[in-house]
Amino acid sequence: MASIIGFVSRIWNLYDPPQPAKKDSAIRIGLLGASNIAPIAVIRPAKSHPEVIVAAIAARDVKKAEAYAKKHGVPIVHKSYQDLIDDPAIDAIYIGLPNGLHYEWALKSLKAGKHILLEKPSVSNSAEATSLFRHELLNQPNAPVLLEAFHPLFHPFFQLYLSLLDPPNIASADAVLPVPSILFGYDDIRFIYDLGGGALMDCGTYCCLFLRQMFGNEPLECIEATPTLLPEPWDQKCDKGMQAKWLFPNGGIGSVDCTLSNPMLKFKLPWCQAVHKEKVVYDEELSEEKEHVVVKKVVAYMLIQPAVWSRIDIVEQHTIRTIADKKVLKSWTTTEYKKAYKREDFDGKKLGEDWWNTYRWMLEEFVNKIKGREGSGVWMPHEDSIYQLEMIDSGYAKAGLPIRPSSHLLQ
Ligand SMILES: NC(=O)C1=CN([C@@H]2O[C@H](COP(=O)(O)OP(=O)(O)OC[C@H]3O[C@@H](n4cnc5c(N)ncnc54)[C@H](OP(=O)(O)O)[C@@H]3O)[C@@H](O)[C@H]2O)C=CC1
Ligand SMILES: O=C1OC[C@@H](O)[C@H](O)[C@H]1O
Repeated sequence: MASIIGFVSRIWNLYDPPQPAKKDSAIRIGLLGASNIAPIAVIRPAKSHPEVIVAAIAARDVKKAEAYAKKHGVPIVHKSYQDLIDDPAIDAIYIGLPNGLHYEWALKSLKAGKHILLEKPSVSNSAEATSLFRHELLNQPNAPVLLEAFHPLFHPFFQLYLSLLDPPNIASADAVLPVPSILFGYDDIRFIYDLGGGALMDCGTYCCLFLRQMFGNEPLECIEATPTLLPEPWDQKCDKGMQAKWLFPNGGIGSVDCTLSNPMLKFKLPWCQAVHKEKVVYDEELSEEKEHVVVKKVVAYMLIQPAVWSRIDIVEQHTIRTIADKKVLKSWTTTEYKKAYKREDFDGKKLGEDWWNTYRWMLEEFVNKIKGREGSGVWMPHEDSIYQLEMIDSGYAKAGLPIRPSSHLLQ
């Protein structure tokens, strides 16, 4: 009963969040593009944050920007992206543009001294990522805050999941992200190569992040990559799905299975799992010629959007066997379930609310960083954003597809 009440109350608050008064010191965010994602990722989360005001928007078509501003209660409409960036009343820019435009507008925002919340994947390839995230302007005193918007990272569920893993002893890990085909037509930005499209770029980037975080390390190489392409005559450089494997330094294999075309009738939840290497455990009841071994598997359902419902299963496969010939004498499985909707469920810290979703947690930390506060300690460092694109580039190279093209500003 308590879990049903919690479920309903989380949904209720997510869609109609409490709206505290804004502080005078609130950060004023400007939106680049009248994007589909901004209402979910920024506009609604900002409502419950006393230190964030979504103050302005610019779209390529000013009429579209005006209609969007009216619908979402954004007070200022600028005539162009550059006008918004140049507005001295704006502190931070949210870049919810197609991936292929992220580098250009992040660079321009950085040069204008604005803080930046940059949608994932941060840019189109590792050359752009290196150029942006190691930019000299980021090393100045009081440099702007630049954050790749990897929202799942900031939710306590993700932190709990990581705390249950033993990274050096992971033998294999899987990250599976099936996006229903009904969401995006083949004319969507996600399928346009010149705009940094592709499944590995889009939903695959989360899978890469999950594997990197699970192993706590960078992959050595991509060892297999099989793309599923769009049907002809659509762009044959864009993957609508990708299955790929990477070798990690501990010898473990990380697998990605992502698609933007999951058939509606084959609905699947996003999930991740880490399977640990076999471990011999002390068992006082065993004679010298026998051993007790355990293989621990930790599965997370809904790592990407855990706020409404999510669950971690800790499955331990126990085996009693002979040491000499590994003959199995007895085996059994135990399963334990865990959840974390509040930070308190993870480490006892009284931070946030149980109905905060990943975007709200991320906004909290973005503001904390700008204000110079310690916050929860969760962050996406600049070097991580570079590693992300290196992993994605290696996947495309192995798949025999071209790396996504660089901005005209880098060529
Ligand atoms: N964090 C998350 O959960 C999610 C993140 N994303 C990321 O956010 C970004 C935007 O995604 P989404 O909101 O779905 O995208 P949209 O299709 O809504 O496009 C975003 C904006 O990009 C501009 N745009 C669209 N098409 C083109 C084009 N052909 N050429 C140039 N500009 C174009 C438009 O700006 P204008 O309004 O000025 O015309 C549009 O408003 C992507 O990087 C995506 O990966 C997306 C979904 C979820
Ligand atoms: O959260 C997401 O799920 C669907 C994707 O296509 C989208 O871009 C991504 O960010």
